[in-house]
Amino acid sequence: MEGVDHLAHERNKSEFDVDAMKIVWAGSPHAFDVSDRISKLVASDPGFRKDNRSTLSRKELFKNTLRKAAYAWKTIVDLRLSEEEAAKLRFYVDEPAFTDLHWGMFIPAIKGQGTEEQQQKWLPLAYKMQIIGCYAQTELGHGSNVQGLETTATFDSQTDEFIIHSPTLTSSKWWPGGLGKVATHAIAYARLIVGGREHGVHGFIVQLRSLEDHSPLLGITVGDIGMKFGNGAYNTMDNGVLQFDHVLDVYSIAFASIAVMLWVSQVTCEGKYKQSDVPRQLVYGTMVYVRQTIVADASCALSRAVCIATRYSAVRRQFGSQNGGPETQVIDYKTQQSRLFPLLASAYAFRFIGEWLKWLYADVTQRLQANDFSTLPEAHACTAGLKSLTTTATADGIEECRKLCGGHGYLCSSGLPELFAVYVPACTYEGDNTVLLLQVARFLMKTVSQLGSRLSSKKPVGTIAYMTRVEHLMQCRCGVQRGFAELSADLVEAAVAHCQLIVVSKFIEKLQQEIPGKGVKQQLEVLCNIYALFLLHKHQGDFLSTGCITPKHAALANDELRSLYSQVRPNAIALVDAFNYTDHYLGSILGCYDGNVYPKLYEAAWKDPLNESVVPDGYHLYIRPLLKQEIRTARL
Ligand SMILES: CC(C)(COP(=O)(O)OP(=O)(O)OC[C@H]1O[C@@H](n2cnc3c(N)ncnc32)[C@H](O)[C@@H]1OP(=O)(O)O)[C@@H](O)C(=O)NCCC(=O)NCCSC(=O)/C=C/CCCCCCCCCCCCC(=O)O
Ligand SMILES: Cc1cc2nc3c(=O)[nH]c(=O)nc-3n(C[C@H](O)[C@H](O)[C@H](O)COP(=O)(O)OP(=O)(O)OC[C@H]3O[C@@H](n4cnc5c(N)ncnc54)[C@H](O)[C@@H]3O)c2cc1C
Repeated sequence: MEGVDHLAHERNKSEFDVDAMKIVWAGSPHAFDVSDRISKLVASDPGFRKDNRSTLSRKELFKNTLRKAAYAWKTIVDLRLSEEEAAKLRFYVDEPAFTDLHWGMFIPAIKGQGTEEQQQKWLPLAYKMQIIGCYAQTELGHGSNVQGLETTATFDSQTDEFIIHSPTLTSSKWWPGGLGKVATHAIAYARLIVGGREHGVHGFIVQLRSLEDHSPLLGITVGDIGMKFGNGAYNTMDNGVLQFDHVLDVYSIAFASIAVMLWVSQVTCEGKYKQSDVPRQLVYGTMVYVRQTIVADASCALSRAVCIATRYSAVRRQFGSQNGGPETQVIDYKTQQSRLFPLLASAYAFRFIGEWLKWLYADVTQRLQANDFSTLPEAHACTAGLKSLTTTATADGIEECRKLCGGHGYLCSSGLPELFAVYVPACTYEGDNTVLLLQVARFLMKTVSQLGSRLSSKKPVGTIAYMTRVEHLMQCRCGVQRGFAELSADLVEAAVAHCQLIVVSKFIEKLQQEIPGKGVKQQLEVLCNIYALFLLHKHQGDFLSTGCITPKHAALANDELRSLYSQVRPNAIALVDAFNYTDHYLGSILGCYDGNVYPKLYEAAWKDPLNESVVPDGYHLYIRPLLKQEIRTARL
């Protein structure tokens, strides 16, 4: 029945202050206020409805996305929302769109790598959406290998201009989001050539389309690369293909013939290339920035899936009826708990590692401005490794949540298929996860000698076990006199172990902070222990081989896990309520707040276009002749 909370009995079991946990999850009272207010604003506005997406064609879907993006912008302007509120609004609209790349990459790239002069020229236009940008780095032939990009940018000292060109088919830009049909400008990455000499890959701001009639400019061939995984999902995004035919460009992002660059290079009016004494990898700065945002995004995506699966696991009953009594809630089965609760713990773990990574990125950015590059290697390794670890775990976790919901998890109305289809490219974009782990492995090879010293420092026992595991995995590999390439598969395992160590240790550090609210810290301690012991159980071979734990320890850890699952059980619904997601944002009948699942599933089925007629299109043409066929078959 509408209005009845079918999960009230579950919510009454909670042993902690849910409102206080909502603040912890949001990050601060202010952050909670903004999220709560904006998510409800979006949920209450029919202009942002999304329950019809699975019934639209690609063109209808895309046009609807443009409508929503324009409507969101009008809402932002009319309500005079702040930058923070505007970002939250676009987040809760929950639709991959060109705005992700405009706000998530194009603007950060100009802020992070542009000169003062370039920022003054481009940022006001971008902030007012008087230009729409994308990040055009990947090409048909190269994505992971940035130094293999083929697009060229040749400096013409006669005209003080750069000529951008796609010399081969494989140099066509391919994948950039927003490029296919919307972006008016791109930050295009190309090999700089000055005076016949090549100076590696740099970024250039290039106008693609007319601001008058949106037609591609002279020398620009641009379009969409076609349908992607899933039906709705990422097909709301126009990932594009772009070819340059000797395009004149006067706005290099890394170069300005007059402005003195803070830390990148410049080309003087006389056509001289001046390389500053900064790491060339600063040109990758935008990728590092986005990777750290992707870690926070992982906690959002995983928490959505876990919220759906947890609420439905409490609603769903199957088997176990005693004397005609109610069947057992599937959330009470130990197998369901052993699959679901580590994902719940991971969602919280990724939330806190995302907070720490945001601090690390801000710290390294501040240091860079003082020409202090000392923490750049660690920042690169952490953002690359944690992006890889959290996106892999989240993609796998969303799929596990679909399976935890049985058959109904496969319905679009569960919200899980769409969430999975939208999320999984995160394992590839912003750096293929294996390629990024190889970067971490390379970092570990260089610093493995320091791991030992870090072992001796005063660390909680759990962290010591994880540190010993990484050191052991590295020494087993480094001790073998073979090349990096030969050992790369093993070294990637050590890289994963290193990233898991970081997540566990930062979760423990989070618990050392002041955390207000009755029972809140205790719940987080349970979740932290579940995360750490679940991984120890999953990788117990590694831990046993270090000698750091014995088989008896491993067995005790497993017993403790079961006990921890029992401690979480009465609080599970409250722990997912703490995410404070509206039913609109969850987009899931199985995960609806009131748990009134079956009537909503049944009602939703009849709304499918296929049920607009009792007799389906095609019956008279194909089925009736079949049923009425007069073919005499001896066998029948
Ligand atoms: C790193 C590579 C793999 C290799 O680079 P290479 O140049 O060859 O270097 P190496 O030889 O390997 O190493 C040399 C040394 O350099 C060091 N190094 C390497 N990289 C870095 C770095 N980044 N920083 C610092 N140091 C670095 C390395 O350690 C070596 O050091 P040493 O010599 O050992 O000491 C490189 O090729 C690479 O990075 N490849 C991956 C390519 C990639 O990631 N491409 C991504 C393209 S963009 C993309 O995919 C975009 C996707 C968009 C999807 C949507 C994302 C969401 C957007 C945000 C969400 C919405 C926000 C909306 C907000 C709002 O609405 O308001
Ligand atoms: C949805 C989506 C959105 C995107 N948006 C953008 C965007 O806005 N802008 C942009 O510029 N790009 C974008 N991209 C492109 C994305 O950044 C690249 O696809 C990504 O970096 C992976 O590169 P690749 O495709 O070349 O993969 P490849 O490197 O070709 O990977 C193929 C396989 O080779 C393996 N491999 C590659 N190199 C090595 C190695 N050295 N050692 C071991 N294994 C290796 C990989 O692990 C993988 O298994 C997007 C991609 C997707 C899917």
